[in-house]
Amino acid sequence: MAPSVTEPKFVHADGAALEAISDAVDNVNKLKGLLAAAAESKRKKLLHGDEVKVLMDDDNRLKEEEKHSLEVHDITLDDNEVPFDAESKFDCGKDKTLFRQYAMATEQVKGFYKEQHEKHTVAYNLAARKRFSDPSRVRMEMGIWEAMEKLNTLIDESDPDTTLTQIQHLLQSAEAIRRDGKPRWMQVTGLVHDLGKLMLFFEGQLCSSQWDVVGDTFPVGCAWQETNIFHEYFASNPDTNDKVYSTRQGMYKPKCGINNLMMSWGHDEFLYLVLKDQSRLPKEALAMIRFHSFYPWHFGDGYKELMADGDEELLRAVRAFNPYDLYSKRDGVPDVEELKPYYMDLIDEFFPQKILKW
Ligand SMILES: O[C@H]1[C@H](O)[C@@H](O)[C@H](O)[C@@H](O)[C@H]1O
Ligand SMILES: [Fe+2]
Repeated sequence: MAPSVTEPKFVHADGAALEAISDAVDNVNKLKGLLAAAAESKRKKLLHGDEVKVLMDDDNRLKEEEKHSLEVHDITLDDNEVPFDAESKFDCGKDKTLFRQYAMATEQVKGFYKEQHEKHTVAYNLAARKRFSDPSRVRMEMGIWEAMEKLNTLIDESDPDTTLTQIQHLLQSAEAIRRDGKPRWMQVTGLVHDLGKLMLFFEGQLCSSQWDVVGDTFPVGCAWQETNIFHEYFASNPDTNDKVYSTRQGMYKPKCGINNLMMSWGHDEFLYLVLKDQSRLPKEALAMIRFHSFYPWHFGDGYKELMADGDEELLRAVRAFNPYDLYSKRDGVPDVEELKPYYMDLIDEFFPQKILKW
């Protein structure tokens, strides 16, 4: 299969930086399981010491992924279950125009997006991924409920629709999915989908601050499409003047596939990487987690030309999840202790190893 991220044509970086970035691009592609024969043989010629070790670790990870895919739940329907992609009902009386009103957003929300859009470059993204997959990184070990409890003080600075803490938002989403009779795997997806915000507790190690953890996501390495909110703030991003990254197609091949985009580093991507081989969630759930903040795609209809044949299925899953994430934000405040026993059962079912490496 061809690699999704083509070797970027760096025209203005110095030699050492070029080499470092190019190695990191290779690793990202490798992590995604996309091996191009040409890139592969070139890489083999270049490998020495540590680099070999990194690649071997990646190979082991890929083997783990294959093993995991056999264990993952396939989607089957229980008797009284509603299909995961049936239209949402819990939100039918709600005025949807009250949500995502960025024109009326606070200075905090605007300031957040200004910082995020100015700072998020390809080089930054690669460095963040490298830090995440560094084999010497000491990974925190924690169960799902404990992780949720850690978020009981976290308020998302990018979100114009809620001032509740993140544990409350997670329970609101899960409860809305449960109320609509959707499958248990989708309920647990609602419960965990924002746990990637835990990255904020590794500030300096995995992220800088809220700007590279929360907020809507977008692919880097290609033109910023207009379906991004506060699109104008990208004007001061250094990649806006890059010869390759500023083009519509950017560093990607036509129809390269949504799974093969280098998405902005944030809570979606982090949680996806953590859960993909540490859960029994079906692939639809992993898609919901990985792309739920990619509003310029699933909500704004942008980036269509980068979709591969078959990506409609991915979009359907992400769109099926979206109302439960967005329109549950004005529901009542959930009683955490009362709901805990129900959700602990779900957690045990989908995270049988109990303790996860973050
Ligand atoms: O998925 C959501 C969404 O993208 C919101 O717009 C953003 O403010 C939140 O941080 C994120 O969790
Ligand atoms: Fe989110």
